[in-house]
Amino acid sequence: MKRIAILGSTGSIGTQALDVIREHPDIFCVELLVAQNSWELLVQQAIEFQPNTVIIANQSHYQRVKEALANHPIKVYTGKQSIVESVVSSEVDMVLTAMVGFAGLEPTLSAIEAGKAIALANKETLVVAGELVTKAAMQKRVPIIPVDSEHSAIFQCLVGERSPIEKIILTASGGPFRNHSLEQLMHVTKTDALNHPNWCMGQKITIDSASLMNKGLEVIEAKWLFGLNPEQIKVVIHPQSIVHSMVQFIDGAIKAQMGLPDMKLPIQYAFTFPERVNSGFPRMDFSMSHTLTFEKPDTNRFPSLALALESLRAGGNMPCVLNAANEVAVDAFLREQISFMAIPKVVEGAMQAIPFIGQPTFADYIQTDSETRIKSVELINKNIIKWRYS
Ligand SMILES: NC(=O)C1=CN([C@@H]2O[C@H](COP(=O)(O)OP(=O)(O)OC[C@H]3O[C@@H](n4cnc5c(N)ncnc54)[C@H](OP(=O)(O)O)[C@@H]3O)[C@@H](O)[C@H]2O)C=CC1
Ligand SMILES: CC(=O)[C@@H](O)[C@H](O)COP(=O)(O)O
Ligand SMILES: [Mn+2]
Repeated sequence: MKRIAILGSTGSIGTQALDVIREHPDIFCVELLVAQNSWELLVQQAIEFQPNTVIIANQSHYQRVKEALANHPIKVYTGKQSIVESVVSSEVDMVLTAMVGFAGLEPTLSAIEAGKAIALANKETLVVAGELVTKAAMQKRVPIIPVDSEHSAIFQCLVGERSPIEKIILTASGGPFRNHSLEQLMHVTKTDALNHPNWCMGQKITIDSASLMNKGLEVIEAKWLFGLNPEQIKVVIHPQSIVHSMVQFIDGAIKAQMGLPDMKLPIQYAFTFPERVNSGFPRMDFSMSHTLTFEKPDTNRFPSLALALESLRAGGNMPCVLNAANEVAVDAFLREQISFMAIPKVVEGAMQAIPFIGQPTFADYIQTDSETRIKSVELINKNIIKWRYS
């Protein structure tokens, strides 16, 4: 029985992970559930899966969760520190990091330090501190199994291969604005941006997909997961999201992992690796006619992708700056403060303003993240007339 901790159990990845566990009660059980605000759903999940512990990170919901679970043998905690402390429990075999954003970094590091296998959905962890996290995982001999669909695809293509690879090809759907002109992009709304053509995901990643920042973050994530140079990572637009990514080997052969867009497969694979188990997930039917197309990304219309690649080339704390500024900007866009095309402006401004650190420590990342957030808010306030949402 694999005992799983789910950080972010009430979100898109978290709820799909529980769907996977529900289908396989003979091989998985839930040890820990963590959420931020959705306390009623957390309580419902706790009653169904009977974990050892639940954590509601937002303290203002703690009493309600505690009372609702009073008749169950479940420990209830609150606050950020309790997440960091609970993932190290001897009862936990694997930690699924499905919180969104920078908040995922500290618990992931804590789980690695405690020798827990990681199923990694929270890409921001590797974007911010890829070197630190992968070094810690190597020292502790902890596997980091990717959940992100592209990285799971690459991981699946690499199983059984021993020779070096030439490059990887990350596919991007292109998002809802793939064919928009720059002029049209200036006027898109929050509702337009949240309308992803192929995937149903949390709000933050959906906005990142629309700006292609998601693909930029995934390039950085891939660098650290697979130990690649930036030149070995290519991005191609593939609007159907059927080819989840590809690997090209040194002899020129290309392997792809394919399937209908459904995150339950990469989640389940991360849980069962190196085995595969049965699933009822929808199957691709090749007897039906399908058209698979590929095209080049356009960084003029989607500058966030170029900024992410620039931060990767700069290294040090620059991807951390990129990530924090993007989190602030996406949040401002979702609150309808700034326009869609102002998101990369905030990120670019922060990357120019925050001092570069070549070899950041964990404390430097914390400092960079908080300085960047302050700077990004300042930039938004200063340019609010120019950047406002209309
Ligand atoms: N959704 C997808 O298909 C994919 C997602 N990912 C990555 O997985 C991660 C999660 O994405 P997704 O599921 O879409 O996001 P959601 O917004 O749907 O869910 C986020 C989850 O994290 C919880 N959470 C947020 N902040 C905190 C915090 N500070 N402390 C504790 N819990 C917190 C939320 O709790 P609550 O809801 O209770 O507030 C929720 O359970 C992201 O990093 C994303 O990039 C990667 C590939 C695909
Ligand atoms: C499902 C998943 O892994 C997402 O990260 C997905 O890739 C988003 O789609 P885009 O290709 O549009 O960024
Ligand atoms: Mn992805």
